[in-house]
Amino acid sequence: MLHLRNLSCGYTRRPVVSDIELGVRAGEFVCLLGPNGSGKTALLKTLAGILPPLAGDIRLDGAPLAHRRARERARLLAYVPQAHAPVFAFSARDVVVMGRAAQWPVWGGPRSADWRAADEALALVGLGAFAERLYTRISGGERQMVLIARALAQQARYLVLDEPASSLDFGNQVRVLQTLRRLAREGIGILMATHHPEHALRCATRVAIMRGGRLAPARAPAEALTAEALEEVYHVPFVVSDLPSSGDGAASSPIRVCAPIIN
Ligand SMILES: Nc1ncnc2c1ncn2[C@@H]1O[C@H](COP(=O)(O)OP(=O)(O)OP(=O)(O)O)[C@@H](O)[C@H]1O
Repeated sequence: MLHLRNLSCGYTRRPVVSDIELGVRAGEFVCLLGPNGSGKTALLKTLAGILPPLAGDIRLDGAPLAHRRARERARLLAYVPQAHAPVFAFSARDVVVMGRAAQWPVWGGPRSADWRAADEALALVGLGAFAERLYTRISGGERQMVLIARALAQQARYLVLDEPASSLDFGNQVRVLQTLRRLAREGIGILMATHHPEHALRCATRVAIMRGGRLAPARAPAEALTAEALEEVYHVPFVVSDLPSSGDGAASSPIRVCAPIIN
C-alpha cells in the first residue's frame, strides 16, 4: 500500500496542498482531479522524490519511502511526468531502457533482459516502429507515449502518472487507459492525475478531488463525480447520465457518462 499521511507538498517552503490522507492499494486505480494550479503535480513530484515532503510522510508497504534506497524506490514506484523537455538526442529505445536503470548492475549498463523489457514496453504502447527514432525528433504525444513506455519498462509495483493522456489522440488515450486498467487488474497500484472526469469514470476504482489546498477523501467514481461536484470544481455546468450498456446479458450495467454543457 502506498500510504500518504498528513502530507503537505509545495515548490517552496509554503505548501500548496496540506494534510493529504490517501491510501493506494495494490490493484487500485485512483484518479486525482482538480483545477489548474491546485497542486496535483506538486503531490506527484513529492511521491517521485523530486520535491521533498513539507510535512507528514509517505509509506510504501509500511516503511517510509524516504528510508529506501534510490534503486529500491525505483523498483517500487515509477513516475510519468507531465511534460519532458528533451535534451539529448537519445533514441526512443534508449529513453525507455533508462527506466530499467535500477535493474542494471551497479557498474554496468543495460543487459539483454533490460532491452527486451524496453522493447516489450514500446510494443505495449504501440511504438515498436519508433524504437530507433530520436526522442528530440518525435511529436509531443509520441514523447508522452515513450515516457509511459519508460515507466512500464521499470516494472514498478506502483505507477504515478501526471496527466499521461493530455497530448494523446483519442485512440492513444483509450489504448493507454486500457493498458493501465489491465496493469491495475494485474495488481499494480495506480495514481493518475487527469483533467478528464470521463477517464476517471471509465477507469478509476476511486477518485480524489484536490482544490483549495486540500485533497478530499477518495470515493467511488459515481459518488465523487456527480454533476454538482464537477460544477463546484470547474465552475461550468455539467450533465452526468447513464447510458444503457452495449454489452449483452441482464448483468451488464449502464455506462455513466459526463460532459460539460457548452451553450
Ligand atoms: N516551480 C514552481 N515554483 C513555485 N511555485 C510553483 C512552481 N510550479 C507550480 N507552482 C505553483 O504551485 C501551485 C500548484 O501547481 P501544480 O503544478 O502542482 O498544480 P496542478 O494541479 O498540477 O496544475 P495543472 O492542472 O495546471 O497541471 C500553483 O499555484 C503554481 O502556480
